[in-house]
Order: sequence, then C-alpha cells, then structure tokens
Amino acid sequence: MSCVRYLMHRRLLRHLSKSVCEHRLHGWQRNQSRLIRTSSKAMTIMPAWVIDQYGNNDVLRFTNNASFPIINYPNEVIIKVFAAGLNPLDVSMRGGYGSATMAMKRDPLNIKQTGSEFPLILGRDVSGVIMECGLDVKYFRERDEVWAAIPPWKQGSLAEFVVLSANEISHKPKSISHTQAAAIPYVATTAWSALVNTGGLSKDNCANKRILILGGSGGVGTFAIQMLKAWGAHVTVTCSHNAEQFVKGLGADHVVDYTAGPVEELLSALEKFDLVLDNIGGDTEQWALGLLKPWTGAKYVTLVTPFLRNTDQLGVADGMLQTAATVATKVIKHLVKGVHYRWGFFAPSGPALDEIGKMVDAGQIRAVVEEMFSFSQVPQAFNKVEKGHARGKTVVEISKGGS
Ligand SMILES: NC(=O)C1=CN([C@@H]2O[C@H](COP(=O)(O)OP(=O)(O)OC[C@H]3O[C@@H](n4cnc5c(N)ncnc54)[C@H](OP(=O)(O)O)[C@@H]3O)[C@@H](O)[C@H]2O)C=CC1
Repeated sequence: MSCVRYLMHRRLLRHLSKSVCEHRLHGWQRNQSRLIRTSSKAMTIMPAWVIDQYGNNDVLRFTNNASFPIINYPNEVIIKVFAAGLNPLDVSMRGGYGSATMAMKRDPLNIKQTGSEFPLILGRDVSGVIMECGLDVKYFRERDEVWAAIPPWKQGSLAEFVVLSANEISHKPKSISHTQAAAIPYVATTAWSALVNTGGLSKDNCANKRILILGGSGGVGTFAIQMLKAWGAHVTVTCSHNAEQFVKGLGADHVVDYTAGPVEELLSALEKFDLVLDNIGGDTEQWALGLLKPWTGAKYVTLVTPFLRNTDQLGVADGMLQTAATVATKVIKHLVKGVHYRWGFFAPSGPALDEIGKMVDAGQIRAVVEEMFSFSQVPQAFNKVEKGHARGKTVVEISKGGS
C-alpha cells in the first residue's frame, strides 16, 4: 500500500472508529452526567497520586484535581477505592518501563488520539465498592464489594475512584478486610496465569507434583506457595535465610537458602521437579531447566521476560519481532532436551479471582501484608517496594470507609 493510500485508510479508520465510539457513548452521556449532577460538581474531580513524567520517587505528586473516571463502555464499573496494593511493576512503570506497549494497548490504532499518558495513576491492586455500573453489567450491582488486579494500560488505584471492566473484577472474599484483599489480586492473577494457563496445573492434577519456586518470599511467591499447597503439590522454595521460617509457615515443604552457596548445586542434589516457577530471572535459566524431569512434560515458567524492555527499546513492531524470535529459539533449544520453556505473564481475570476468593474464604490462602501505609504516605510505600527483599505485600489504605 502506498504511503498516501495508507494515510487515507488510517484517516478513514479513525473517522469510522470515532463515529462508533460516539454512538456507543451516546447513551452514556446521560448516565454520566446524571452521576455528576447527582453527586455534585465536586465529583468531577478526585484526590489521587499521579506522575506527570517518568523518574524516581520525586515525580510522585498528590493532587485533589485528578479527573474523575468516566464509564466509556457499557460493561464498565466505577469503583470507590478503599485499599490499593503496590507491586515491583509500579516502581518500574514510574520509571517508564513498558510505556511503548502500554500506549499501544490504550489506543492501538491511535484512534482516540489520546496523546500523552500523563497524568498517570499507578497502583495495580484494588479493593473497594462499586459506585456505578454500566448498562450491560449483569453480575455486579452498586454497593457490591469487589477486588481486582488492574491492567497496566489502565489508570491505577492510587486514587479515590477507578474504572474497570466487569470481567476484570470479582466479589471480594467476605472473610478478609479491604486492606488484606488489596494484597492479593495482582500477584494471584500473575501466579494463576503462570501456573494454570501456562504451566497447565490445576487443583485436579497437582497432587504429589514436585514444584520449585525460585524467589518464594515476595508477593508472587507467597501466594503461589499457598495455592500449590492447597492443591496438594510438594513445594520447594528458594529464599534468603531470614525468610525460611516465614515461607515454611505458608506451607513450603522444603526451603533452600540461596545465600548459603551456589544455589544450583544445592538444588541439583534434590529429586527433579515437574515445574519450576522463576521469579528471579537473570542467569537462572542457564541452570534451572536442568532441574526438571526430562521427557515427562515438565515445564520451566519464568515471569522475568524481556518483552516490555524490547518494545521500549525497539518500538512495538520490532520489539515484538525480537521477542518472538527470542522465545521461539529458547523453546526449541529446550524442547530437544525434553523440557518445556515458557514465559508467564500477568493476565487480569475476574473468573480467576472468583476461584481464588473461594480459596481465601475456605481458609486455604491468607493475605500476606508486610507493611501498610496511609494515602498520604504513598512515596514511603514506593520506597519500601523499591528496597526489595519483600516478605509479602505493601498496601496503601486509600479511604477509611472500608473494613
Ligand atoms: N511477567 C509478568 O507479567 C510479571 C512479572 N513479575 C515479576 O516476577 C518477579 C516476582 O514478583 P514479586 O513476587 O511481586 O516481587 P517481590 O519483590 O515481591 O519479591 C521478590 C523476592 O525475591 C527474593 N529474591 C531476590 N533475589 C533472589 C534470589 N536470587 N533467589 C531467591 N529469592 C530471591 C526477594 O527477597 P530477598 O532479596 O530478601 O531474598 C523477594 O522476596 C519480579 O521480577 C516481577 O517483576 C511479577 C508480576 C507480573
């Protein structure tokens, strides 16, 4: 296609999509303005922590004038945030990590011409209460207490309100508070995606499987240990010495202190594994696949991938090509040795959270809150996450309204 024809095609696409959006929004304007009218003018703005540029903690800015979230599609809900969870991803995003992919996800064909992503609100976990439901939302009602993991291309939960799709949210487990609930969704849906969707594990096939979690004392690890133990797996964990009792208390069967010597030697003395979940990355994959039982369908799943870094550095198209080439080479290289090499990714999922919520209410999984901060202490909360050595999750209480 010539350049001119491509540009005309793009303009036409933009025009068509705008009309579709306007048509979709038509019914919504009345709804939205009703929300704004009935809730007084103050509801058009809200308090939030935002960033206006990428950088270190200095870029975090508190404002009382952040835009109130708007329901754009009929399957969306507005949630009043009681508690927000922070993850290492928030620290990375504050520095610009993933910005190219996030921009593409927010507005794939540049149809809405959203331009700048700023002011950007961080915070990937939310627990709160539904204030307003879109017309197509059937499973949830106003005043329902819900929890969710927020996709990185959406505005986050370090704000009074957040808007999400109904398929991304789930009813909050009744047995835990909002601050406890905000410690679970992002790490839980990441672990679920890595272990269930990518690793092929389920409650029906885990009994006596040998699973190794590299990096078990952080957010993902503390959730994964509990889920796998509830499903009957034998769980070995690596962590530093001072986390040993902590991960054993969550159910880990065997703990290897990675600071006590070359961890690959300590691990290779053990019986081989059916699945390795790698939360550490780096040179780990040079030796971790050798710990798997070959020719049995055993899998290595790493959560530390170069995907976003590639698209940040090379642009979306070249970055994706580079990523596909890298992963294909690695998959083939290990397949001929009889083991499966996979990348795991966070995937927002209300239905997965429904299942996880049942496990929480059944007492099989507990929230591991390492430290709590108030809404005014968001920079301190970022400092805490940035220091690493996590022993569970960092949570920010946004509003006192929740239990
Ligand atoms: N691909 C995706 O979509 C996602 C990827 N991730 C990635 O998964 C990883 C884990 O996330 P999360 O659990 O939230 O991170 P945390 O920071 O909560 O936990 C990391 C843990 O690893 C421990 N650790 C560090 N180095 C080692 C080591 N060499 N061996 C064993 N343990 C070690 C740390 O404790 P200590 O240093 O004291 O040992 C810490 O407890 C991160 O790299 C994150 O970026 C997370 C979510 C989604």
